[in-house]
Amino acid sequence: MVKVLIADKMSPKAAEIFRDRGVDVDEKPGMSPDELKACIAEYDGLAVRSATKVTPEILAAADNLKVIGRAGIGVDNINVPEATNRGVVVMNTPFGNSITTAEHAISMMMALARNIPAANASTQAGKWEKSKFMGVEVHGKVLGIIGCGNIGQIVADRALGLKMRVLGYDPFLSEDRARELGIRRVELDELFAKSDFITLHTPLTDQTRGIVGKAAFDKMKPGARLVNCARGGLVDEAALKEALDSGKIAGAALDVFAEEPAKENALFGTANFVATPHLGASTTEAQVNVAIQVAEQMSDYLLTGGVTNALNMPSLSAEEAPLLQPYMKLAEQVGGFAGQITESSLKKARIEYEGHVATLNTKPLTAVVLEGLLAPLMDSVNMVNAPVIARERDIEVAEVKHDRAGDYHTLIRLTVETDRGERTVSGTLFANEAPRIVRINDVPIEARLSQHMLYVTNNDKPGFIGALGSTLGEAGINIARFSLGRPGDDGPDGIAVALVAVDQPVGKEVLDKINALTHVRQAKALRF
Ligand SMILES: NC(=O)c1ccc[n+]([C@@H]2O[C@H](COP(=O)([O-])OP(=O)(O)OC[C@H]3O[C@@H](n4cnc5c(N)ncnc54)[C@H](O)[C@@H]3O)[C@@H](O)[C@H]2O)c1
Ligand SMILES: O=C(O)CC[C@@H](O)C(=O)O
Repeated sequence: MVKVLIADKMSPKAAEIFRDRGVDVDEKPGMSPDELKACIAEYDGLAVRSATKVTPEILAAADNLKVIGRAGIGVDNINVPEATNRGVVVMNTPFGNSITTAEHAISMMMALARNIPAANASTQAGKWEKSKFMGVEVHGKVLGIIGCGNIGQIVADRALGLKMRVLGYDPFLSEDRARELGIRRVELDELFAKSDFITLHTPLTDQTRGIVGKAAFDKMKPGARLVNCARGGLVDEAALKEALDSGKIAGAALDVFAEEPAKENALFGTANFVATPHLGASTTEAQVNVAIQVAEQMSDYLLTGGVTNALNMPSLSAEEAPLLQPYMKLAEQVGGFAGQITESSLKKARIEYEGHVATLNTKPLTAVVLEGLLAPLMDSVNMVNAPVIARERDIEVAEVKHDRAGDYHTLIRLTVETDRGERTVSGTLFANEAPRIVRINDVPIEARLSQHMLYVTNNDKPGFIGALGSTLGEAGINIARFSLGRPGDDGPDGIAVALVAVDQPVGKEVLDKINALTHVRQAKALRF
């Protein structure tokens, strides 16, 4: 039975769904890093919110971990590159808390506009400071949104409802989309210069870190107000303190901090500063949404191989997963075959899908072909990290689909280009389930692969098969199947190929003997 750990406080719905789907689940929120490290090897899946830090040390101890599910959006508490290296799929729930977070940003804006937190504290302290808390309307004011993705767009919609004028800065926002949203797309400097309120909704990246720093405050309209419900680190907190203290800006509201939990911070106690403890996603509705979604996604992956909202794997629905299953095996064999017969550095890999397979979701198949191709050449490769490794090593990967079937109703053809030229391996499925290699370079063949294989290219001369059989027999190696092929139908004297399935591994000594046989050009032992 697969086993999952819920390591952060999550709606009970998550555990309920895991159990209903037949997944064993432990709930242990609030564990220390050492406690997590000590128990993580027991689990196939780890479900977290933002408190648990999934570090390389935790991942190194996670011997059985296959999937990490983030009940939320940002995955900055998970070391995704390291998870990818280790073949662990990382998924998030990108929409479950968007409305809630957008509503929090709007609430923060309103809290700033009407001084609600300070007025509340003062009133409950028995003061009646009516004139101290003069506010501003948001009606007719300009809201500048930095980051117009899911949450930014919802904020824009709500702000338009409040009759604000909305500016958006996002390198990926098209003019057409901005028009549809009813907002004006601007450059960052214009946004700073023209906005009465500024709200941030980008992830924290190398490009966005400190995006609102001293230079930005200098460009802002005097009296502007700033909201950050995205990620700490987007706002330079020291520069913000200076801008508040100097009166350059009229207020700021942060839900997120450079260091969390923010139990101490230089901004605390600053006039016109509002803080909440990373509450953006904290509504009953959002927490139920993300808990249900994360548990369903993780169960799908662990039980059926379906992949939804993964950050390091192509998507694959739970319905598609069983259809792709036999092709996964074929993809692994085609890739593995090409990888084992390739001896010099890979430059290009072209993966062609022909006939029935071309109608399916081929992205996961490409990942598996690459895994098979790279696995003989390097350690620790898996379908999650294979596309990344190929990219890092400058291997150009092309995926081509031909809807029309050729000689076979379905075919995967892998052509690899190396310094020494091209090699091609093609495979099909017999009866829609049994993988067969049907061509190696220009040689048609029909071979079922098994764990131990011998691949021989030889001069097509009488006596070769007998000599090979005797050599294997003398070494106590039993032949299970023997497949032969030669290019075209032009008779003997050319090159031929033999793919021999054997019941025992062919060691180096035997391989040397085979390579020394008359007519053998090259023999290789392959493993699948
Ligand atoms: N406070 C909370 O509890 C809470 C809750 C949910 C999400 N969040 C955070 O909110 C952020 C946004 O979430 P989302 O769902 O809208 O994400 P999203 O991916 O849909 O949108 C992010 C947008 O930022 C844009 N962007 C990227 N780099 C940019 C740059 N340099 N300048 C301007 N825009 C840039 C992207 O193009 C994208 O449109 C995430 O970082 C997420 O972690 C916080
Ligand atoms: O889980 C939370 O409370 C915060 C989630 C939020 O930061 C997110 O990125 O989705």
